[in-house]
Amino acid sequence: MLLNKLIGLFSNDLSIDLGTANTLVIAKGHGIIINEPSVVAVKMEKFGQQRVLAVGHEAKEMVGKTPGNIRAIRPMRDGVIADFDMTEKMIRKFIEKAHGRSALISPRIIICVPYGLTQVERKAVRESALSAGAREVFLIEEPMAAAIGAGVDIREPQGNLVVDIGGGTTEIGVVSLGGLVLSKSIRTAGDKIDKAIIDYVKRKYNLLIGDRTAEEIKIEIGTALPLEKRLTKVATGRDQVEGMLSTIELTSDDAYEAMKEPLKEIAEALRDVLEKMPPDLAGDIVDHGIILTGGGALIRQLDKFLADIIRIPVFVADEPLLAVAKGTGRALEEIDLLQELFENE
Ligand SMILES: Nc1ncnc2c1ncn2[C@@H]1O[C@H](COP(=O)(O)OP(=O)(O)OP(=O)(O)O)[C@@H](O)[C@H]1O
Repeated sequence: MLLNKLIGLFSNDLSIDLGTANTLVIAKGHGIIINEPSVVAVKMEKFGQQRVLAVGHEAKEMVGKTPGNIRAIRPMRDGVIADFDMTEKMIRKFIEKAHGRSALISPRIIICVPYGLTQVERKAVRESALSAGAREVFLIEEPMAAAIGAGVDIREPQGNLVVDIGGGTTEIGVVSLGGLVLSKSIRTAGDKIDKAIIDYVKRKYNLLIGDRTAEEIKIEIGTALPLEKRLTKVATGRDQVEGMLSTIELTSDDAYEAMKEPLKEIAEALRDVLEKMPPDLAGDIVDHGIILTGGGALIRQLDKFLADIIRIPVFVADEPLLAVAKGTGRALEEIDLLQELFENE
């Protein structure tokens, strides 16, 4: 223990929130040092080789705009690792960026992974961090990190229900006494909402819009309930009938219609978890309410929409996009105390 502490003084321990949409890296004592999209841009070379050109912001800028031999890849999709090789390369690049060559001793790294990852995927994540120079790697699951980040004392004998709506997955977790008592992960989250917007605009206006435009519509005018003061946004796409570029004005009523189905799926998953709740913890949840984290928590009126359905108060965490990263960061500060919570074979 003492030796560990001594070593800790000389190494830059890191924690990584490996999200399907965004990756955040926290350095012990320095807070968030990287907050970038989980995107890798690769160049196709001879003999099918792929060379990584950029990761993060720089790579996301290339999405949908890349020439034939450059591809922008989101290696983690729907809360699973869609491309092992690229996920490894992305983790390596982010660690190199964060760690540099400054520290005397290689870091311990806590990585927060989606709850639904298989053992094989977990192993791949762990090994990429080890091969990028980690001394030791610990994995923590998203609902647990989200709860810590939302300010929950996970070691208390009291149930807390956290709903983390990210890019690829919505993870619902009931946390008590340092463990996940109950959890559910569904692949309905930000990406699927974007897709529902694309489908709606295609169906109603015969206009084909891209992923980025759909995400902007969701963020700028998206809502879970009709708004009193309507919002509008101009969107450009390709007219499906004439094949020409065309522009339309969408309203928040359009966004509400488009997003209705996926949001209903999230509410149903939540209801499912509540139905399975051990009775002793149910009282805690009714008393304390439900906490929303993740980027999806920022959808207008989502707290009210969910509270109306489940009849329990729903709260949005402070800075919901940062909750998981803050949770992994806090775990990093207390790494010696919380080690038993982490997976470290
Ligand atoms: N203001 C906003 N309103 C609605 N959605 C938003 C807003 N800001 C970000 N998002 C969405 O939140 C999602 C990203 O959230 P977050 O960073 O929590 O996910 P992640 O942790 O990378 O993904 P996952 O939890 O699936 O691994 C994206 O789909 C993004 O479009």
